[in-house]
Amino acid sequence: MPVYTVSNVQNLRICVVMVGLPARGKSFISQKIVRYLSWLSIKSKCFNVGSYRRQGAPRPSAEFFDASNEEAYKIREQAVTQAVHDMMNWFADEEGVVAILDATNSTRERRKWVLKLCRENSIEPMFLESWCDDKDLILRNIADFKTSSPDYEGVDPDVATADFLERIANYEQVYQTLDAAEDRDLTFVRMMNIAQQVIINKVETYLESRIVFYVMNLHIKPRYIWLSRHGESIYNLEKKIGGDSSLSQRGLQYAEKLPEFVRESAGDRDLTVWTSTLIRTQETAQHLPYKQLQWKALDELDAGVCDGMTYEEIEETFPEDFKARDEDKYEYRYRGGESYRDVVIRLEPIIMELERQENILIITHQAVLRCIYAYFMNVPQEESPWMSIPLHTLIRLEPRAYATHVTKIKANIPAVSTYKGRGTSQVGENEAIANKSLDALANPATSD
Ligand SMILES: O=P(O)(O)OC[C@H]1O[C@@](CO)(OP(=O)(O)O)[C@@H](O)[C@@H]1O
Repeated sequence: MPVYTVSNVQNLRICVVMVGLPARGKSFISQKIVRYLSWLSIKSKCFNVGSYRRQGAPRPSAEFFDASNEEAYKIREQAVTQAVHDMMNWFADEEGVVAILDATNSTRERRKWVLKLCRENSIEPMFLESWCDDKDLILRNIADFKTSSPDYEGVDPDVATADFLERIANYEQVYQTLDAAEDRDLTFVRMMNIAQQVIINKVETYLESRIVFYVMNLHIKPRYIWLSRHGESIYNLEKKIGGDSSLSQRGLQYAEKLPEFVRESAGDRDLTVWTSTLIRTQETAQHLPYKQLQWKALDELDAGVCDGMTYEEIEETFPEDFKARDEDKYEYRYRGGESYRDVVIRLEPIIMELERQENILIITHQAVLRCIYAYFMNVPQEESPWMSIPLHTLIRLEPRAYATHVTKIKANIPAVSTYKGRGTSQVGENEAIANKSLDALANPATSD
């Protein structure tokens, strides 16, 4: 049975056309949108014109971006033409739903050209301008850019900054901002200094408004997100899934150690603790000296009729279901319960709120943590339900402009393994392999 999502119900295809001077966080916003939509199973892709341009001019200096440099102008035009061409093919051949055209698109003439191509191909263009006059913000973006962009690889940082400022000045000469009067017929969003002030014009579809709402919740203040499963539970010891049992002795030890453990990682930062409504997460959080909130949406994946059984019992009682789950764990929905896809959908408000917040510690469950981790680390859907998230381990995420940094800290308190690999009903088997893949995913190169 096809799974209906917002996108295929409306049969809508959107091109988000970024607009903004260099160092205004366009790539950051583009990549966040792609990651968010992909996590929600909405097929999306970013077309970054800079990487096309680098194929024709690998290491250009600031003069390259001077509008009167005809030779360079040609290369830049070729780059955007190729990017748009590939984007149209992607819509047509791969059933793409949301494409992001990540470029400065700084003149009205260029935007008109993109608009025309979109209209000819029945694609809805939505212009998204990131406008910024906050000097600190711009300087922070420049610092990020020069350390992460291939344009400045190996270049002295001061030389890179001076060159980049000159590049911006070149763009400023021709830049035309989106204008409520002149551009009133376009669908557009104009964000000023991230989301300090936002102008929304003619945003009409549900999917467009979801994208707008998401970007309005983004911030780039430094912060951490800590993730932990509850301490080892009685059910974990008995190899049973689901339920609402208390912690084991070792689980209680983890709960006692957690305040010190968190303090070592968080210092004296104030943070808020989010737990599920289940006893095992509440008991784990009981000694933490921070504000605590319970979220029903953080409850463990509902195993329906299998709740309270061991994997061996499930294999015996529902052999076909057991096999079906191994074959497609993301889509498999327990009889009377949930699938991983269902969990992702109910976690969406949690992700939205997490984007708004600063320092948060989430104490929740194996399946839920896999879904949250997958969002931050861009883990492909089919892999995420097979990740190993061990008990008694604190994961610290540090979202940065172009990567999420991960630190895993193990508490020195033993716990059973609850990891069930493919093709077995025995917990603990193949966990080492899954652990390795989690470490590989923690490599920033695979995240945004
Ligand atoms: O999707 P799988 O790999 O079965 O993992 C989810 C299972 O993890 C468990 C432990 O086995 O979570 P929890 O840590 O909250 O107890 C089960 O309750 C839950 O059904």
